[in-house]
Amino acid sequence: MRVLVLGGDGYLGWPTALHLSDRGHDTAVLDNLARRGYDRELGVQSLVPIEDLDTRVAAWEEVSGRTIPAYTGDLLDADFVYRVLREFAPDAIVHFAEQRAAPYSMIDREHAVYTQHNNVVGTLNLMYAIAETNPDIHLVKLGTMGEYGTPNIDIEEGWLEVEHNGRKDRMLYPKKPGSFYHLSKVHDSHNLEFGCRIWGMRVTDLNQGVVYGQQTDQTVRDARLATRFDYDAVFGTVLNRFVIQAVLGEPLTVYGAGGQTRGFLDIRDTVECIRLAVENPADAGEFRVFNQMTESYSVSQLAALVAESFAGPVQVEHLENPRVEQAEHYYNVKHTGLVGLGLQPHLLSETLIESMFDIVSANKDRVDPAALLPTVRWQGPLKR
Ligand SMILES: O=c1ccn([C@@H]2O[C@H](COP(=O)(O)OP(=O)(O)O[C@H]3O[C@H](CS(=O)(=O)O)[C@@H](O)[C@H](O)[C@H]3O)[C@@H](O)[C@H]2O)c(=O)[nH]1
Repeated sequence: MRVLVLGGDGYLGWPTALHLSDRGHDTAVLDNLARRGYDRELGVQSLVPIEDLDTRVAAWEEVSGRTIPAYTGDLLDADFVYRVLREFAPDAIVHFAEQRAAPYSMIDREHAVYTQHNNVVGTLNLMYAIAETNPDIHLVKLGTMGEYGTPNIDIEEGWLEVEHNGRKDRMLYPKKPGSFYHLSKVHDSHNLEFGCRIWGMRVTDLNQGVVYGQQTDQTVRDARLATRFDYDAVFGTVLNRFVIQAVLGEPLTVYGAGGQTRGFLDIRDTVECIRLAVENPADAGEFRVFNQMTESYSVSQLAALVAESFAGPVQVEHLENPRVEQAEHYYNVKHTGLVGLGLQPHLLSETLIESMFDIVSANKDRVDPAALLPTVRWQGPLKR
């Protein structure tokens, strides 16, 4: 298949492009390089050095003999999006090209507006470009488990059978997201479901949990193929941060009592889930939703797991939670769709955590310890 990966220079977009290319798909990437710009804005850098996109693509060609054309541009530039779709003529589009950090979206008004404008309008331009160039293109869109929040009922895969006053309907599962970023994905889901229902688009919305890990079967083939590994309190995700804190001898920063529970998955499962979704397209008119996670853990359980796996002493510190989220809650998620397509999850084992310790040790001099502490507060702008 011909697959275009939007956001193909990012933490997950780049390894996904490599995985698809390695599996024989004609893969191209499109990226506006915004993720590298956030590093400059925040004064931080990936723990593992990463090459620029041209070098990455050239390295992959050297290692695999396969080419990955790269388009540099922005989904907010509709003409550019139409042009790339006409030129590359994809069968499927994988869409990672959004601002993906909850804390970044909560810095202030400007960052909240940027996040929602960038994500929602970019996706809307893409929907029109697909509808007007080739409505048969299957869009595989990265959503988030955070769209659901933490409701006190079981979380289904996107849809809920509702019975109300004696009548029944199948409705989009109700959403209770926890940041302006997560809200942007909710808005996208609504726009995309509309596109399926009204225009007959074919869409898979992947509600992904928190990803951990940094290496895939393809990225390890050459140092120039490495993907980024974020440790800072804005873009770093919780398990990656805990591993890095353990190696540095810094306390693990559990926010609040640590009872908040999330769905998690290994980066190797991310790339495989995308492949499975691409190779098994949604039907025309179908808004198909998969919950892309393999296990649930509370933040305290994760901290304990990292402390157990690390050879040296590990201190766990409970910081006042900078976010507004439920400290204790019910969490029971259905996630059978991708397993039904053949996913064989890599569950969180000590082996993987140990390999992450080695990656961190090799690069620990690149860490700015000040960037480990959270500075963005959810209640920041409220007058009290
Ligand atoms: O040092 C830390 C960092 C985080 N947390 C806690 O860990 C949980 C997860 O935080 P996170 O920063 O790892 O993940 P999150 O902000 O939810 O966002 C990440 O995970 C989302 C999936 S989910 O969490 O919404 O399912 C994706 O959509 C986002 O793109 C990705 O950045 C939160 O309850 C947070 O309070 C800590 O206790 N200590």
